Amino acid sequence: MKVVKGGRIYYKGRLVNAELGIEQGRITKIKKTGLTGDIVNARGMVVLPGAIDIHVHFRDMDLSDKETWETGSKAAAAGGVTTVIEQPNTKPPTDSRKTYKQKKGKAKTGSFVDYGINGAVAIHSDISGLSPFVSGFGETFLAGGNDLHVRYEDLEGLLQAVETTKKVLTIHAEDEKLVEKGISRYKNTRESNYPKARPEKAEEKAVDKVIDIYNKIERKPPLHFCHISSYKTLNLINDSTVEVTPHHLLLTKSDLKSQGSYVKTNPPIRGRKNRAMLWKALNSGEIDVIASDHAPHTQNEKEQGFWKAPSGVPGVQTMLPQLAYHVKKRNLSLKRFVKTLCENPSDIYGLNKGYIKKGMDADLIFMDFSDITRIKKNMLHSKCGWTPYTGRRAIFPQKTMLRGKVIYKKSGFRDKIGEEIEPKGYRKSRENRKTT
Ligand SMILES: NC(=O)N[C@@H](CC(=O)O)C(=O)O
Ligand SMILES: [Zn+2]
Ligand SMILES: [Zn+2]
Repeated sequence: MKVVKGGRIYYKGRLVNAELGIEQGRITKIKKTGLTGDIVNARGMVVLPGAIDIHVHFRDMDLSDKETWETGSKAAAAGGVTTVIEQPNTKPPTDSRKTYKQKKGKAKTGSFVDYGINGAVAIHSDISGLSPFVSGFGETFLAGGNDLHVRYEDLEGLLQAVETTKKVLTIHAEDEKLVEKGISRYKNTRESNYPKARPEKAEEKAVDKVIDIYNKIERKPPLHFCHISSYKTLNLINDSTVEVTPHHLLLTKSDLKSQGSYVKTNPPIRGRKNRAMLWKALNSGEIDVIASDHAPHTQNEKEQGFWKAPSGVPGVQTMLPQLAYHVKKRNLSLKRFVKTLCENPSDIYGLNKGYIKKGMDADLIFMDFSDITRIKKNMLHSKCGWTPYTGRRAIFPQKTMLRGKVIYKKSGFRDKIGEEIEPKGYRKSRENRKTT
């Protein structure tokens, strides 16, 4: 038995002095003291569940100049993320068994962390063929997405097809028509107009439409809204889960001025007041999940000029560490931190992870909250090689453990043991949302 000793463990919503016994990759004992076995030293450290980042784009295959499973999952492990859910807008897209298997081949040999692969929701997707393999369906691109673009007219049928699989369906909610209108109006004007080109209204309208369609159908799959950017949109969502990204919590429109295309992302980063309202919502429990939407693009692509450059920012390595700094600063409770990064993501995908509890996978991060560092480019493992957060304060894990094995220490990476998760079905119960 491995024994995690000397640390303060996050257990049932608070930190306690306790020891963890780990056998066959799972937590089998939790005791105040007295466990014996191979010691994993946690002296002076806070032990938390590893984060489950349910929204990453690890690219690879024909997009391996941007990211690969190896580089993306190293970034994850170094940032305290022990499980990722990878999105289907790759080349080729994950829309059939064949392309799923192709991606799985890359993940199987390349991943340092555990992973799920999501299937594409598009009119041509083989939803029933993908169903036995994928963790969930989406993100569903209501705006953009090229071949994976979905029109409202087709959404009802797709929702019903996904319902039969009993898996969650996730939505990228922006209204295509309003976005097209906005882009044609603002294209090639100054970069700070990007949020106007893809306005809050576009997000609100898409969410409204989706909820309308969803309410009309009888048998409904669990529904999850990706990367909601506007606090006004949050108030429209009651029966589905909501995700917000670190970039919408940490950046504002003024970063568009200073960093230009590097912080161009969809939906866009909004203003200061909106960001403050997102933090308020986070603290009051209206946001279920924080996920990175880790969307790496090369510097060359980002240097093409603002309106030509692709949208997306990397974030899988810097998400948890920056939020940990906000926990230290008391801007966020440890409870909300663990709920949104570990517990709720686990409940949405039905995983044996995200909690420090007997029987759960021993996916743990060891944190020293006094070790504050400033983010530098040379710390990053993503292949894209840049971050919008240079110079910002963060608390990185001292070590990261996956199913009882240390996969990352500050001195470097260990075993590459990432495996595909086996989702056991949605078990998220509705949290009370304010309806103001
Ligand atoms: N967020 C983005 O701006 N881009 C993402 C796709 C997406 O999540 O919409 C990407 O894959 O690059
Ligand atoms: Zn998206
Ligand atoms: Zn995405």
